[in-house]
Amino acid sequence: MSELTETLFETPRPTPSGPSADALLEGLNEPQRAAVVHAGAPLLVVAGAGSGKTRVLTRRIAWTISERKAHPGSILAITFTNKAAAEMKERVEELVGRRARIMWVSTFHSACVRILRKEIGALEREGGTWKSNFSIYDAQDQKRLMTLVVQDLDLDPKRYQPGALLHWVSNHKNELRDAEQATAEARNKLEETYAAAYTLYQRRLREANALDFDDLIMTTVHLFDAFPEIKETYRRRFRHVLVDEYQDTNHAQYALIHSLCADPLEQEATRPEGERVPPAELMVVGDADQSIYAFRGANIRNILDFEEDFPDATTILLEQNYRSTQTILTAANGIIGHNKGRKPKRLWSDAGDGERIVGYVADDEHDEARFVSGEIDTLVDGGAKPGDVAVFYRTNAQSRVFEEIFIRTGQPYKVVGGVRFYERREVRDALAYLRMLANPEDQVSLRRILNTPKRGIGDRAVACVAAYAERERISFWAALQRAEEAPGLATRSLSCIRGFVDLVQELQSMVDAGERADVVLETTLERSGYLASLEESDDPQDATRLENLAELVAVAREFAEDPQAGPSADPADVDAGLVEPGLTDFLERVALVADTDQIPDDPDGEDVGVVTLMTLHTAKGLEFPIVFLTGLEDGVFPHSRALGDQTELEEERRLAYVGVTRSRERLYLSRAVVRSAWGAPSHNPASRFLDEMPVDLVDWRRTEAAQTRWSRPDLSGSLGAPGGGLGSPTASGRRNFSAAAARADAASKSRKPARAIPSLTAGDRVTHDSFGLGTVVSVEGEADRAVASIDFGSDGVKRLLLRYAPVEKL
Ligand SMILES: Nc1ncnc2c1ncn2[C@@H]1O[C@H](COP(=O)(O)OP(=O)(O)OP(=O)(O)O)[C@@H](O)[C@H]1O
Ligand SMILES: [Mg+2]
Repeated sequence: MSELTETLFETPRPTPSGPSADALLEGLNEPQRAAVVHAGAPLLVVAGAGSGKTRVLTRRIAWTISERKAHPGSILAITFTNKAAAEMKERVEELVGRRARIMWVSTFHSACVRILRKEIGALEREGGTWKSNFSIYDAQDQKRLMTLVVQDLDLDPKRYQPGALLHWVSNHKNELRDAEQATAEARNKLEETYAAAYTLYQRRLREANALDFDDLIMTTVHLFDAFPEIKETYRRRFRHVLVDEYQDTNHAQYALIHSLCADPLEQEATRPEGERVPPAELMVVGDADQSIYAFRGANIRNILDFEEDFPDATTILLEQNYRSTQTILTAANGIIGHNKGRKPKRLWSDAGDGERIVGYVADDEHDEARFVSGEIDTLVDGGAKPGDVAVFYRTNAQSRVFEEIFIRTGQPYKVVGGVRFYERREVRDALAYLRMLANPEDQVSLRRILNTPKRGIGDRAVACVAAYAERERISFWAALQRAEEAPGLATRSLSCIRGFVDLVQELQSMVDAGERADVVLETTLERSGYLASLEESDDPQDATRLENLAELVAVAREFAEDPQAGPSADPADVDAGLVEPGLTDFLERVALVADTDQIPDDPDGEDVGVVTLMTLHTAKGLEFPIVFLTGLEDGVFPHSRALGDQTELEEERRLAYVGVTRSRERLYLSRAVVRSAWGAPSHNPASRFLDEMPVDLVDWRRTEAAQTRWSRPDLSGSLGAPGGGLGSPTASGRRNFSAAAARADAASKSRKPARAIPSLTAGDRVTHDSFGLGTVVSVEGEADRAVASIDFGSDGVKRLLLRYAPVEKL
């Protein structure tokens, strides 16, 4: 017997002391009970946040197993995250016992992987090449593959960016349109080219026996369509299908549910009556106001059209909210009420008004973090547990200031759904560049970035250089500089290595000149091509990476301007002049932060939990007694991208609704008057969402008028007169990190040449602070970008970026 039939026909072990029906319905209101016990027709539960949708779905599973005697193996429940799946499974097991373990509670992706591992062989027999041990390609793998496709098709990578192509392909897959269909539907040259890329990308995936994330769903749907007998197996198996967060399903996911649960006409026609399998019982729960994944193809219509898609559907509305105080609900309703074309809801709570919402206008992001941290201390002193508190922000990069203050104050915290700031790949890459510049013998850092971004120095070349270094007993860096002597190196690799060595020497000339850490960092990111590689990408993850790098530049800039600021400088050292804001000091500072970062979750073993930091997107479905919603500025939240776009603005508003409704008892709202990004402070107006809540709900601890607007004297110089550019498109546009203009703008403000750039031509005699006398061999580029090759005799020929090199013409 196969594993599948085994689980299907295994008799559930009797549970003598199963829960009573009363126990399963306990703590539910009337409509909630109705949803739990409903049998038969497809069921839609639509309701606002915190009305018990997830609780009802969980109880219904337990009820179905316990009271309706359904086999646990006949249950398929879909959640939005793996974490939510684990929690739901645990809860059902608590209610009905361990036999519940064999039910499928998972995300769409995990469920499809399970099905495909078992069934994809059918496609193989049909001439496809996927085997059941297929790999799953993540965003990075996809990017690499699409880059190769662009090369193979001889396309201009500037015009056909892999990220943009992948986005297009993903949209097609979410709509279940395969490459053939995309090709047939192409209406112009551009679309034909995109379709050709899709076709080749798909062929390469097959050759690699790999599927990307979107394929997992699309392939399962196609498999069910192509092999009715396979679909039949799963239709017979899954008698109860339940989907949480239905508002965020895309078309492919909808089709999958439909194919498992709709009444199939073909079956009616081809099978004798006795053999017909009645459709599975379907329950979906959701809230159109919480749809926040349109950028991943989520289609709000799935929930709005449910009654049309499943004609005999029953709909149950839940109106009582059990999570939040009335004050919090009124604020949430005030915000979401500004979205057009939604069905109004009457969400109410009998938890009473509770505490007023607390508002705080901070001078800058540090002041905001200090406020949050101070307030948490007060709350904990008053008896709250750190685990009761969550801090939300719009983008991952915003976590950094909170992390730093928590590290400094010793407040244990965890970042959910994201890596801690200093552990993020792009931040580590950037720091590896700096470490390598400060110390070229740092082989680990050097090798980390040697081919990052890709610059044609492959593993083979690295191995040759490493072997040569070993043989000659010289450092890896020294070996790189003498790469032409390394045996076995291909000419192409050699020239790539030469380019890299030139780059490093150029950048080192800045460090030698004592240039500020932020300037070194920004120049490095730019000249190494690291920024460009992220900017050219259309992968939303790379946009996040850019934001994180902007954040790192801001850290370095702050350090350069005020070494006392930040988490670990000892003011005594600074006063004694011991801390010089050079690159090495900056790296040391960062290393300390990253090290103390390793705070255990629960140091004392007491079950008080830790403060949770997360983005608003990750907060979906969760709840906390105390919530801090930070960065409420137009251009931050709502995100700058959404400011001119009604549809995107409405999605941001739904995100605000999600954020506010996570809170059970206390809600804090904060914004910063000035916020730094790419080292350039931007002044964003208050988030419009603040104005959308009734004013009397918020108790403003501090308002903008009550404070000095320009707390840092250096800011006025870079932003113009105080108040200049308030809320102007440029100010908020600075949040848009992908805009090269904004970066250049920021860069021009933070970088000042160390000295006047000497105007040199070949043959000029110069003197260099470290290398001494030299003769100019050649000069490339002009003005800021001028690079001179200078022969320093026994020190060899160096390529120097004249803007920073301590070189004087004789
Ligand atoms: N009838 C009830 N009596 C008491 N508490 C309830 C009841 N129904 C739900 N709750 C509680 O209310 C809170 C919100 O419930 P739940 O998370 O299921 O809501 P939801 O509708 O899924 O919210 P969201 O839209 O945010 O996903 C939970 O703490 C839950 O235990
Ligand atoms: Mg829920």
